[in-house]
Amino acid sequence: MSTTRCRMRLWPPSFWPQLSTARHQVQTSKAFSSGWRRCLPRANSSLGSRQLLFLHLEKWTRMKFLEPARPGVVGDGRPGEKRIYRVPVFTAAFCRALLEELEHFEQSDLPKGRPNTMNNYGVLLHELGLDEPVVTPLRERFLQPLTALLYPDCGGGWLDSHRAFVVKYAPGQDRELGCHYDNAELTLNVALGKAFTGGALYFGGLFQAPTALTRPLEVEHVVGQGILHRGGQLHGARPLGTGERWNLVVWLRASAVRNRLCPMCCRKPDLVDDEGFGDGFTREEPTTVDVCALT
Ligand SMILES: O=C(O)CCC(=O)C(=O)O
Ligand SMILES: [Fe+2]
Repeated sequence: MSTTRCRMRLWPPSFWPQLSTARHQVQTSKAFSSGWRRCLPRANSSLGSRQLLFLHLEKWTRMKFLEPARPGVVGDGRPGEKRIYRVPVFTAAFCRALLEELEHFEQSDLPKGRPNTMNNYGVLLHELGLDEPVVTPLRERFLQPLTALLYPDCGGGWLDSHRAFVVKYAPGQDRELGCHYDNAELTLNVALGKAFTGGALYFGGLFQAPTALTRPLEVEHVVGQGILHRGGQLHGARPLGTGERWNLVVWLRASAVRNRLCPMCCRKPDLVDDEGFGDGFTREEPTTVDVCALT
């Protein structure tokens, strides 16, 4: 069986959730796919340090629960209630090197897509050529063993694609992010730097729950550390105070889950074939048998 990657034909307008990121994908998912193919060879040739960066990925196994008693984390006495976890992902050296690459890319005249409807600044990792050498191994070797244990009910054991991007907040650019949920089964959000104040993430419950935003949990950024959460969990970012904030966001997708029910419009998805990972949906193609070869 071969797998065809798919995107939604159209996100049905009447089912665009007001807070969701689906609207952007109607206009751009195709453009993004073709755009990055054009720029990839050039991006690749200018990034010789990529192999080196990957060597800096830290030990894969350490993980820490967000503890309600921990200073800076607002809990309500029920550990694990929101199922948000903090996990060390990158060394400080890796974060610095990645930021340097991102700034080079930002200053270049290479064609650039934007991460999603809500972020006007930032970089798509596939446009930088870092999807395959960094994000795919991160998902397969580091995240999947954790998410299989932490989120077995959300496809955590069946992740098979992602959409990875870096969001940037700075004075005169984006400063905050409104409350939304992600087009993802699970999300990893890693703080890369630089020096900044404000910009904390806040989390409510799942978007389907009527009381989803009561008593939000505030989570501060720690450079190199990631926050794991369910994609359907309402969240946003408080306004930046000073400085610049860059975070790597990986929307993790499990086709086994989303093929059945689109996580954005909560309907059976209507699909068309796409390039790259598409929107994370798949269509299983029966293996064709060459009858001539059988004789
Ligand atoms: O500002 C952030 O770090 C959060 C980004 C985010 O939630 C998203 O892009 O989906
Ligand atoms: Fe998000």
